[in-house]
Amino acid sequence: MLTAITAPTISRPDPIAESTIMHRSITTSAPGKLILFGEHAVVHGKAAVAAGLGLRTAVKINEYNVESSHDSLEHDDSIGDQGGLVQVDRDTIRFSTKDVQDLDVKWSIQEVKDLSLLIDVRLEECGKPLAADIEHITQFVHDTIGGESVCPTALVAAAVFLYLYICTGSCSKHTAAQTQPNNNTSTERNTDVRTEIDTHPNTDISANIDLVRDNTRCRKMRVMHAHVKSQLPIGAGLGSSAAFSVALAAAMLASGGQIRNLCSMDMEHEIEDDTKDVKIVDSNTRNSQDNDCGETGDKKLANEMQSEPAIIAWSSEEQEIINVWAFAAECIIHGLPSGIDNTVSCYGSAIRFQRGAPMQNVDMPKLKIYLTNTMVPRSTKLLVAEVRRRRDLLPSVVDPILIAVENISLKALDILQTLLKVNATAVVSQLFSELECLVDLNQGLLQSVGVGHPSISNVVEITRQLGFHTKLTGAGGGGCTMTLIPSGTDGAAIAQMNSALRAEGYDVWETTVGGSGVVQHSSDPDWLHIL
Ligand SMILES: Nc1ncnc2c1ncn2[C@@H]1O[C@H](COP(=O)(O)OP(=O)(O)O)[C@@H](O)[C@H]1O
Ligand SMILES: C[C@@](O)(CCOP(=O)(O)O)CC(=O)O
Repeated sequence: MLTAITAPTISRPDPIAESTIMHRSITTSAPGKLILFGEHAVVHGKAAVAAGLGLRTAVKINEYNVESSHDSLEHDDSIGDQGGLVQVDRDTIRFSTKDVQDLDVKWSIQEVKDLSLLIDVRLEECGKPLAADIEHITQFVHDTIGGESVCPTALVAAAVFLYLYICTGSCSKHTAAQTQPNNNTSTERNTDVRTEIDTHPNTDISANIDLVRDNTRCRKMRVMHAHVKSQLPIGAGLGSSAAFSVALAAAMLASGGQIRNLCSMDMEHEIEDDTKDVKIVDSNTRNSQDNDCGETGDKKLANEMQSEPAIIAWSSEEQEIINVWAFAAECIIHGLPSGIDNTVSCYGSAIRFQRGAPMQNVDMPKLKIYLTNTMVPRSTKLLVAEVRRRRDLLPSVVDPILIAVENISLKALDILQTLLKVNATAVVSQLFSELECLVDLNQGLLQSVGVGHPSISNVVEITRQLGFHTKLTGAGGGGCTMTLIPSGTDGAAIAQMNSALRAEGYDVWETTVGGSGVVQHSSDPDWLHIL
């Protein structure tokens, strides 16, 4: 039964008596993304360019060892280096997110176990969860925490949490693993996972699938409390859903054992000796790549994050597994997205992404971008549907537009590569002029397929009058825009633009792109203590 509370702290079922038991923590984070060129066209199989942002979403799972608590309340080393004694509701799975209605919801282990029996835990060929699985989860979420005071955003977030919890932990003969990093194929297994995997022709892929296979044998319910906290605006086109999906998938997979918990006691030796498998991301290196959060946004959080200790990245095989499940989560949120958001959030840096082709990392100059949040909410799902509607209606007109958008992305990639190699001011300036022209063209084409908005046009016009070039980024229909700042731009001009946009009530901040992908935090940085 739902206890509806104004800011929905949802307590159901009634808390089971608190007990002191051991726990371990797994903390992950993943970045938002900026689509530089090619949004929407990418949904229709065209190439696009995107990069990771410095703003991130963090997930912290506290997992409780109820069994060992029955025998002893002393510290159990096997539980990990962040183990300890805590007060916790026994037999409860809890999910809290500060960002969506301050949601705090609990289910009993038994009811989630019952739900898990209905879930097939397989993915369709395209990487999407089975429709029946989504239906069961959605129905369960509505029945258990649905109510007028709970917004759809919160319900979807809870559904994603439960889906990933079940897929990474429940007992099932079935499992799923996609064999391409771009989410285009999946390997469906009904009964004998091993036979199918062992005959797979691609050895790299079978290494990946081994990780999944190992853990199909030991799925179990876990008493846990997962917390989510994001630095990203939600629903503004900066990939908050992908950062949420990637960080949550990574934490759940590490908790379920499908990928390594990089911070457990027995990993310490490996971290020292095997740096090719476990990448320590030096915080100084990361700081030089990640964006400074600028004058607005959650500046305090971003500053605290930049002074954090080392963070650790998974191997590429493990990243691939994270990406598969993150894409599945994205499908619950968006229907059938292109996969660009979760891929860039997972791998970080900058990528050229095209459905059906291997993802390509791109070396990118340190581009300075101004982000403006129009504060107009919109639905990615509906905007993607609108482009599809126009394409279905007038394919001979819309298809060439999508091709033109792809050509913009490809030309931009070309220019960005060239910018890395040249120094001469005149050449750099010419290349930026070309990039600015591409920004204008891309914006015009996006407008023509129905994803513009008066607020976006307003930002485009204000910045144009001050000599800057702006396009929407992400789904459009409101959300965020990106304004290119060519190298050597006068600070006074930027300040003028900043004031003009703020005067309209928009949130504005400067960023650079290309930060780290998904990582595990070896110890909680200050900015996570709020979790
Ligand atoms: N920090 C978060 N906690 C819980 N859910 C989140 C969080 N961030 C994003 N989401 C989920 O992602 C959805 C937002 O996706 P979308 O509208 O595409 O926005 P964006 O452009 O920011 O990705 C939300 O409805 C919510 O379900
Ligand atoms: C419009 C699209 O290209 C990007 C959507 O980005 P966002 O949900 O606005 O962050 C959709 C997609 O790639 O699936």
